[in-house]
Amino acid sequence: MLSKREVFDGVPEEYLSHKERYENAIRNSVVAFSLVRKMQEEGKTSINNYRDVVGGLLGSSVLRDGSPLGLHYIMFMPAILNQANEEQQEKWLPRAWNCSIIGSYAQTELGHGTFIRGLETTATYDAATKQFVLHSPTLTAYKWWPGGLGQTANYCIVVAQLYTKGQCHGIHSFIIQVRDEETHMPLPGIKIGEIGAKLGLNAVNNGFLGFDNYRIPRTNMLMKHAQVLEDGTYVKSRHSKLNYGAMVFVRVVIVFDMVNYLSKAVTIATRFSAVRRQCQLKAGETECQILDYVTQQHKLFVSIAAAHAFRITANKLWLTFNEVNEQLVEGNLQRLPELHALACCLKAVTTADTAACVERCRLACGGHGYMMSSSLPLTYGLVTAACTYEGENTVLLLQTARFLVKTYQQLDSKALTPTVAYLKTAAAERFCVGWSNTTEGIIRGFQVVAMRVIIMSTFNEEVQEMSRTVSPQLKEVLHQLVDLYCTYWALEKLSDLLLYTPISQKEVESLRLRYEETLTNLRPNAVGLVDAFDLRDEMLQSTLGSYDGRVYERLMEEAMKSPLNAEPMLQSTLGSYDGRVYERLMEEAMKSPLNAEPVNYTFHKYLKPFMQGKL
Ligand SMILES: CCCCCCCC/C=C\CCCCCCCCC/C=C/C(=O)SCCNC(=O)CCNC(=O)[C@H](O)C(C)(C)COP(=O)(O)OP(=O)(O)OC[C@H]1O[C@@H](n2cnc3c(N)ncnc32)[C@H](O)[C@@H]1OP(=O)(O)O
Ligand SMILES: Cc1cc2nc3c(=O)[nH]c(=O)nc-3n(C[C@H](O)[C@H](O)[C@H](O)COP(=O)(O)OP(=O)(O)OC[C@H]3O[C@@H](n4cnc5c(N)ncnc54)[C@H](O)[C@@H]3O)c2cc1C
Repeated sequence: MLSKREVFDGVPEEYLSHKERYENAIRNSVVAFSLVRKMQEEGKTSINNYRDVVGGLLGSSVLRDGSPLGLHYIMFMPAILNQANEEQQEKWLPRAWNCSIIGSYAQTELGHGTFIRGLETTATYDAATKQFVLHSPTLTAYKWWPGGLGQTANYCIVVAQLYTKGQCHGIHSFIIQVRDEETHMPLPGIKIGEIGAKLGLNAVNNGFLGFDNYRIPRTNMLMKHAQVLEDGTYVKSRHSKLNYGAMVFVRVVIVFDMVNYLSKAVTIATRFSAVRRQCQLKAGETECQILDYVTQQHKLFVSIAAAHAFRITANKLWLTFNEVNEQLVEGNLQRLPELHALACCLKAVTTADTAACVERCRLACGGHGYMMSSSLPLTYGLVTAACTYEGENTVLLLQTARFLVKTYQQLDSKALTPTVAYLKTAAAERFCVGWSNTTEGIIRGFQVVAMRVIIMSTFNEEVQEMSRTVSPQLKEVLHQLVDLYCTYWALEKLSDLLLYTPISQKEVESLRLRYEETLTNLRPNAVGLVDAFDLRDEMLQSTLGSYDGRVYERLMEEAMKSPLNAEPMLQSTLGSYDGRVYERLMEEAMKSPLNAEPVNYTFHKYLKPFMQGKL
């Protein structure tokens, strides 16, 4: 078993080279995911605990900037479960579960990410040899972004345009071996490497992949929904979008991921705000905790409420996802459009709000929030990526809008599915005759707004659920969070409420007062509320947010770890004596050190022993 920190002991990740970061990521990942494999071997597996374990690992201090093995669990295996037939699952799943093969998911190309019907990679069926020929006709057809593909994965789910008997049948998924299982060398006809440094997630080893008339067996097309028979006959799927299932699954789990990151960031910022004293409320007094400023409460408390709202919403979405998938298995596709719209909406809303809230948490911590050692910049880099991957947010919200407009158009002719049933009630003119500054009144106002501008609101079910299951004391605090969240967004979206509801100026003024009262009411419980997230210091990895409050000592301890403080002079590529800065940057960009050799040495040192079950 590898020791906890065998490599680069004591040197924080920020000071490692690109290549050292990769080695660190592989070493930590094989140690961490050996745990996941052990759960599988001991039969302690279910999709739920895998979701929590893998999600917890990916957001933990061990894999703090992602993992080259993340896509194996998050998309490669779910794609096999969702799109492979039974025979294919029997062949591939056992090897994927015990990690004797490591997979990725390659859909996006250099030229296309959103418009997946425009993907250029082709898979052309050759009936004479019963094979598909994979080809990248242009540079823009190269797969670009798949996590782990740079130097780590040896298999991959590839999404390509399927051609048989001269006809194109649109995009389908294929399982493809890209590297030799013994030597890890790229197979003939495969061009593969990593795409280089990014804003964040620099441990994920995102790669590129090009095919040069690369042949695979017919049975490597994932055939749960559509098939190609040996003679090349195409058998189409019951529903053209069943092939999109892997994306729906990931959008659902991303909502859980946002809960983890938002809870972390607001814990760090709130605890720091209780420690940090700055300025006096009255001359001569001792400096006050910055948490006592209403402006600081305005910045932070809505994030505490949002973390709870997103957690409840994520659990509700997960239940819906499982309900709909059980119906799909029975051939009932009725709620598939609703699930797709819901997953699109909640992935977009929770990622956008979390990115905004994490940045606000950083800004609320002054200069110390800008330190990498605070963990806030790293967290921002992780969550802002989620606004783009798994469907760019704008595009996903447009999908939701499309579903809601269609629902509205069929309001009187079609039974409404659960998450949009409120539209029927909100449609009745009498629905919002008055305005009340209560939680229910605000939600009703948003439902009317949603009705009028067809925007979904999803909060009311969780409030009822909550009042059945908590103690009176906790219920009071949670209701304060609900009140805060509602009054915050009512004030943020005041223009809509003024346009579409009869709210009066007087009621707006009392709403503002109610908001500030709620901030004051929550202040005594603010630190307790973030402590309740129960995030250990090892998870937070933050000089600002540690439980013991020793902020300044930790900041200094971390600063002294910088190699710059270890020696008086430092050679830097940017400050090289010859001044060839731009030429050097271009040379580096064109040949990332990880691409310098076909097989990175970490394969033989860590990955191969892990995949052979020897770790
Ligand atoms: C087994 C082990 C389990 C382990 C579990 C581990 C869990 C870990 C837990 C937590 C950790 C979480 C960590 C998260 C990290 C995630 C990392 C992800 C890395 C990133 C990967 C990627 O980015 S993969 C690539 C993603 N790409 C996209 O999302 C592309 C976006 N574009 C699209 O989806 C489509 O182009 C679009 C929907 C925009 C349009 O499609 P199109 O075919 O053009 O359709 P259109 O003509 O617009 O018609 C729309 C029509 O189709 C219906 N529809 C569309 N999509 C779907 C769908 N997905 N499902 C169902 N239906 C769909 C839509 O409703 C319309 O229907 P009608 O209106 O015509 O009825
Ligand atoms: C960190 C990270 C990891 C990733 N991992 C993977 C992976 O493992 N596998 C994989 O296959 N992909 C992966 N991706 C790729 C990701 O799925 C795409 O980046 C995403 O789908 C967006 O596509 P694009 O980048 O081509 O942007 P485009 O689709 O070109 O969109 C660019 C911009 O154009 C606008 N736009 C585009 N279409 C529309 C429209 N219809 N209406 C309005 N505006 C529009 C939007 O503003 C959008 O931001 C990853 C991306 C990131 C950032």
